[in-house]
Amino acid sequence: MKILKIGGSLITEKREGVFEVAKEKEMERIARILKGVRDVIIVHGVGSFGHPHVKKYGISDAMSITKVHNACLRLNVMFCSYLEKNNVSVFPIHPIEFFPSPDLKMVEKLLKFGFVPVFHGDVIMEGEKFRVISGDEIVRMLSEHFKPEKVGFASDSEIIYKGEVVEVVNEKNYREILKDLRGAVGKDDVTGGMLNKYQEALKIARNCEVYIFSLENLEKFMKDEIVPTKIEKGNYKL
Ligand SMILES: Nc1ncnc2c1ncn2[C@@H]1O[C@H](COP(=O)(O)OP(=O)(O)OP(=O)(O)O)[C@@H](O)[C@H]1O
Ligand SMILES: C=C(C)CCOP(=O)(O)O
Repeated sequence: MKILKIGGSLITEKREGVFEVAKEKEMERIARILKGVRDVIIVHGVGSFGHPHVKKYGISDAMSITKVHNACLRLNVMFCSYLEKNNVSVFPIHPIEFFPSPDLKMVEKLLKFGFVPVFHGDVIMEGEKFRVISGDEIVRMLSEHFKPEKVGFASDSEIIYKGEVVEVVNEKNYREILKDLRGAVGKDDVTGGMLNKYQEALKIARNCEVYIFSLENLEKFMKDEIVPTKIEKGNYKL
């Protein structure tokens, strides 16, 4: 099976100061590529349906958490509707309810039943406090349990190093790329942009191949073709 993260930069207008603008044409395009898919877990980012809310309201009281979480839900409903229209048996799983006592056996059963579980970036309760959880972190946690054949992060960019698209990351070059990476540029972002994605991807790549790519390569990734940026399986130390 595969785990696929659809970045918030793809399905929303993720620009500084922009609240809740969805990119419905892209959602439709993604859903058409994923038509009828099974044996996959989808996780989506929230882009302008979460990051600007956290920046504006914080997450230190109940009302602010409600605002952030409900914005994530609005995007989830929209994205899942496009998937449903394209014959994907979506089963939305909301991290605010699922964590911190995740029932992964239930997710296994859902997959066996033919559902496609759909997680998303959210706020979750941890101890006495709430914190933001990124879709990228959820992908890493799920990968540890489900041991997928491969993991893909679709976003608005491959990994760029010194102005060039990185084709392959391996044990030789991963450290120099890591030094060069930044968070999200020109966007409201509270989860670390490409830098955090790359760190999570390297952890996952200790067990399987990982790909970070733009929308143009989603179809190829789903057909098991090699697309840039490929992160080879390796013993990455962070
Ligand atoms: N070296 C780099 N290569 C590619 N992107 C980079 C690099 N350094 C920083 N970035 C930034 O990281 C962004 C991608 O991270 P971002 O968190 O926005 O993706 P996403 O997963 O689609 O969003 P979300 O977290 O909402 O799901 C790029 O648009 C770019 O601004
Ligand atoms: C900002 C919130 C609430 C979640 C962030 O998830 P991401 O868009 O996957 O980074």
